[in-house]
Amino acid sequence: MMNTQQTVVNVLPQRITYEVRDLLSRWREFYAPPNNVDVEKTSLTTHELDELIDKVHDLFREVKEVDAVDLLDKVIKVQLQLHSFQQMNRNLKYEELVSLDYDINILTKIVLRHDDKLDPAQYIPQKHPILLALNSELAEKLAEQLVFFDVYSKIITDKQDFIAHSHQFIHSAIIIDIDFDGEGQGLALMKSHQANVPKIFITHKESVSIESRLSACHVGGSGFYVRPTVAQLLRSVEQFYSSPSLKPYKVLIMDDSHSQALFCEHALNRVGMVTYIVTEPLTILDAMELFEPEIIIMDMYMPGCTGTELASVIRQQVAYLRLPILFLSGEGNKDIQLNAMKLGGDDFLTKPVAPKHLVSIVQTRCERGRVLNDLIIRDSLTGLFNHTHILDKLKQACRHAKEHNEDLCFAMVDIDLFKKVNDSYGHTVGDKVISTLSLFLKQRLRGSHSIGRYGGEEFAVVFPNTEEDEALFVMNEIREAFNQLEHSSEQGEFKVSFSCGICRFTGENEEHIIEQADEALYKAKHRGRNNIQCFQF
Ligand SMILES: Nc1nc2c(ncn2[C@@H]2O[C@H](COP(=O)(O)OP(=O)(O)OP(=O)(O)O)[C@@H](O)[C@H]2O)c(=O)[nH]1
Repeated sequence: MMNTQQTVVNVLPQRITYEVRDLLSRWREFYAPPNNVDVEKTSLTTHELDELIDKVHDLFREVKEVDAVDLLDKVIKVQLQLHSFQQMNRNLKYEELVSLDYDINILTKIVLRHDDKLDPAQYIPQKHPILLALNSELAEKLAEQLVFFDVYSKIITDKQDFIAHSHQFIHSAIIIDIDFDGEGQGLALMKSHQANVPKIFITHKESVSIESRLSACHVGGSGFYVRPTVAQLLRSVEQFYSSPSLKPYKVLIMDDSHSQALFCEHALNRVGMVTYIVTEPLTILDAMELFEPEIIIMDMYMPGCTGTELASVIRQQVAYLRLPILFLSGEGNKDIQLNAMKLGGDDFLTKPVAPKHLVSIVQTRCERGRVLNDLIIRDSLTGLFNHTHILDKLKQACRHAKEHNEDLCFAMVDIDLFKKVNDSYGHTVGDKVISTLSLFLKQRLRGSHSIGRYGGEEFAVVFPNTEEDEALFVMNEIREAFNQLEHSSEQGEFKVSFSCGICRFTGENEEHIIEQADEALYKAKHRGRNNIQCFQF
């Protein structure tokens, strides 16, 4: 729980960095991440588990005191995992340890952004490999291209190799030929495969029977490709990494009664939701801006104003028109309840409410909210933010950078000679190049960066809290790797490059930074394309 009256802390206090550093170093003593998939299973002793729980609990207490919602989400996630391990009262499985390792690394990464004394390289979370049970030529080609997306894969040579790997080591997905290692053997192997991971089937034959397709569905196949190209399989991989985010729902609780607010908070925290309590109605707009809730639970009667009045004020802001507001009150009068709904509420729950009921309504509302929100803010071809939303993100980032005196960079990316791609290989292939670049950007940029499709073959990236050198370095790495990627078409394979213009924020409004990034992009095109220019002030 955080309170709006608390000071906003941009830079995490040093003690949090120490706590995280300490947690990480203890964790590393208990568990070393594998450099490759061929490692032995391991476990944690009860004593080690208890120690980690204590450390994370201390960290939780510290983080709760400051405005670091992002970090708090991650701490809670680690805490929930550790508690569930404790309750299991058995040796942990390898994949459980890897999963905990992943969450601890994510948590650490957030802190590292604020602390340049640690070397992030050694803590980059490992992605689990994709098992490739395909004929060797396709597997090698795919594995080679996956590297450019930062995705690790393991080529499986035969049935025994598959059994050994799939049983022993955690993997994020499987791409398998239905006839891998013998007619129908790929399908048969999947029948006995227990892990609940996405499975993509392919066949190298000209056509496939409906029976095979049905069998693939039966064993949990999430895709079926007939003689796929490498590019098609690359795109199928996207879904493994861009599955609906597991980010916890963010619930703002507006209640002048602290004990009532705590009751809600407890119920919601237990199922992994992140909460933010506001007890002073007049501070709610500040709290909303800071916390960016996905739903508000609102009391009806508070000192100074009623819940319905507050809901009306919230609804006056266009940005909050879609935000669900759930009234929770002892008010039993149906007319008053209906009036509250008319004035901006989405649901009305009467106290006392069962925690299960509250959780279920909040979950449903948030779930639907995310689906609707995605439709509104995302581009349908690429899944990136659309033009309007990336501009909103830039605007927000400029405001934030100004208020907190932080660095900010903005990059405009434009595919080179794209007209030629369309003219030579067709519009559909052109569209595929656009989606491949968007996947590339998503895979290689950090969660804190906002990526949007700015126009047809133009993209924009907002780099909060990033210096120009770093933005340039990251974009250059992406540019070089993207230029090595092979795209396929009926006429054969081809490569594409992009140019990019970067501008750092100097305190002016977002229109300036866009203009200047665009100018830098223009310069990059003039310097022969396939290069990046920073705006020279
Ligand atoms: N396939 C496809 N093409 C698009 C899309 N949006 C824009 N385009 C095409 O992208 C091409 C952009 O061409 P230009 O702006 O002339 O630039 P260019 O050929 O990329 O050359 P430079 O930018 O100078 O390197 C046009 O032919 C547009 O029709 C899209 O969504 N899909």
